Amino acid sequence: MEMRAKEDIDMGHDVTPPIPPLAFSLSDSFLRSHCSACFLPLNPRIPPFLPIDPSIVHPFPATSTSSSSSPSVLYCSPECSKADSDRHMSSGEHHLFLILQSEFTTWQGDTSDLRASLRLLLCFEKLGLLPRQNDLLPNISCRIGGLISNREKLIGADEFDETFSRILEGGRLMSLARRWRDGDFAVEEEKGDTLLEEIVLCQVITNSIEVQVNEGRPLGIAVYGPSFSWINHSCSPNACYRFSCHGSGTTQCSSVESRFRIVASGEVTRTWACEESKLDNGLCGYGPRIIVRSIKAIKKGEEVCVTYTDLLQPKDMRHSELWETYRFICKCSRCSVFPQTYVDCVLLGHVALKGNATITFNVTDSFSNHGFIEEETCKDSAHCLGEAIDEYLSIGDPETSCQKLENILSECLQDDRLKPQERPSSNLQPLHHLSLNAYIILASAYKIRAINLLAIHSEVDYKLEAFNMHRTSTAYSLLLAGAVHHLFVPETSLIVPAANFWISVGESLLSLSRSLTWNLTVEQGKPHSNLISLSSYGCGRCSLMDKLEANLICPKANSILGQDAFNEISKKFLDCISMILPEVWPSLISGHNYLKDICDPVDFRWLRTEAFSSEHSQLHVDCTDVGSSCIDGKGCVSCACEAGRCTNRERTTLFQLGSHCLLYGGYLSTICYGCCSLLTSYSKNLLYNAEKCS
Ligand SMILES: C[S@@+](CC[C@H](N)C(=O)[O-])C[C@H]1O[C@@H](n2cnc3c(N)ncnc32)[C@H](O)[C@@H]1O
Repeated sequence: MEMRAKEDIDMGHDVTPPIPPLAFSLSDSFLRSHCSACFLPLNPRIPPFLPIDPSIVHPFPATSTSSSSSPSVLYCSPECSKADSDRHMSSGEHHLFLILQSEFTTWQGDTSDLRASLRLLLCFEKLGLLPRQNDLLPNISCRIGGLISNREKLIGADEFDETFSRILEGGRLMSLARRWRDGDFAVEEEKGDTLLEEIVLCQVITNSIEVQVNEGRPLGIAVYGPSFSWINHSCSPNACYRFSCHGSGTTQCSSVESRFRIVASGEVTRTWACEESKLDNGLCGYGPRIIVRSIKAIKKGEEVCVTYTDLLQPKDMRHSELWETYRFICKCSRCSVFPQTYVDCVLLGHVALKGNATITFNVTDSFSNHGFIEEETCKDSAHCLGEAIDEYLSIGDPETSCQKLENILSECLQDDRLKPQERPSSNLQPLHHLSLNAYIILASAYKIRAINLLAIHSEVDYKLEAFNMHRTSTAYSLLLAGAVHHLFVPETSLIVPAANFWISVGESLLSLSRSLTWNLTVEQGKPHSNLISLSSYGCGRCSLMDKLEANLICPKANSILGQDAFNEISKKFLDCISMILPEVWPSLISGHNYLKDICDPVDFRWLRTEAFSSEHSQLHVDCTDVGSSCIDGKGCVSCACEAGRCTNRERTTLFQLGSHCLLYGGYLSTICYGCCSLLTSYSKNLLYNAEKCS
């Protein structure tokens, strides 16, 4: 099955109303911090509420919840407890917790898929959709509730496979929990088949998605009816989704789409006997609802796809992840093109350096016709960088990790300057997917180091050192946003990470420009500028600021949505920040081994090979046009100093660059998530709080 557009749909439009879940569950690690009914954080000042069931003595009384290490579900309010308790008890979830504490299993790891499966089974039970056990065997690949299970593919033939044993053990535990729920506590003898439980567990593995409330960390998983679950994957998707949670304090956006603009297509199997509308009403009147939104213009009849994986990974990694979880090989437009797309080549580091005067790069035998370096060449450094990233993620020492990562990155950049015949067999381009991961880590590690330093020391020298770390962190955020933007231009489905990274660097730039440490650095005799606000420092170069600001302030101003507006705005944004950057980039990167070799964090044309050069040349202004002149060609507003000379000016320029990034990131986030999403509001708040503070 698949979903197709019922009509022409422009980019940045909801294509479904909010769809309620059939089943959902928090990850184990959030059971004590978040409400299991609305997924919102528990108030630490109010004791949480427990499931209500007078007939069962609960093993975790409210008073001991904070000290107990045993998992259970908790609620933020009596209303949430009332809404969800019955589902918790009658699905067998409560009994599963008891079994997991007993000696009847050695289950390792998270239990959210088991708990969601029990809840999904209950949903099917209540809707009368469950086939009888005897009917299952001859029809093992049947759909229940319209949802594919993929059990045969997931279980495969290898009994030593981890997925195989997890499904078998999961099915057994679910079956046991359901029997305990029914008062049958006999555990020794295996009773009946666990096929039904295995099928439903496979349905959850195949159809569930991670719930990211407020576009933050995944809190748990949810399963939706066919209107969402029939949407297939593409590595160049034309849609994305967001969640809306109804809890106390959550306001519903006024511009909610009320109808489905997508429709099911494909052969509906014989066993699919439930009306879609019946399921889409779901059984949960609460929990995270999902809304699908177009991120590209979609033609009537075109298939609507979302991504099931991280699109900033190269093709092989995406494929192995998709195979691991879903057992299919993606043949979407991005994956099936030969040779691979420019973006996939860049993510693998398979693109020749070009255009830098120090580099003469002939297309030799080691290159394919399209100028890609052979795969082996970047293996060594990639391996080292991968290890350093893993080390940071597991041990997490920011200082050592910064050193290690930067050493590896700068060695690779030095290698790139050599002639091909002089190069060692290692080569990691600045836009390699591992380099992107390294920038994420470096931006965060430098920030943490600055915070740690200020927490321990208050002397001026330490403040200045922390300030410089903040600068470096901002530089890495900028490099990351610029690098992802370079990939986003030819592959617009990367809009979601692009929105996040632009907002993140905007936040960092604004916070840097507002830092009190400027008071320690400002030159003697020059007045200190406090007038950092949008209104005082509007951009003299582009009219974008007003346009994008209007978009953030007035959600209905969707005149700037649509493909043409998007192209124009993206081009103007890049042109304008390319003018601003030369004023601040040198100070952000000063003294850094790796960063000092990156001459421009948003212009990566030097990566391009002949094969791609014409394809992606529209968006950048020519580097040689960008001098070190001021953004608007005038002197500093506050102290009338010479252009580009004083710290006040640098500070103002950082602010201006930050507000451009935030407004553009907010604009992209409006396309992906709508005007009421948290990410959009977040960028708005950052801008206006900055005004208040200044
Ligand atoms: C959430 S379901 C999507 C709807 C599914 N096609 C159906 O008929 O119910 C996920 C499953 O659909 C199939 N699928 C999704 N995207 C695919 C793709 N791009 N190529 C091949 N199979 C895909 C895989 O079997 C996957 O496990």
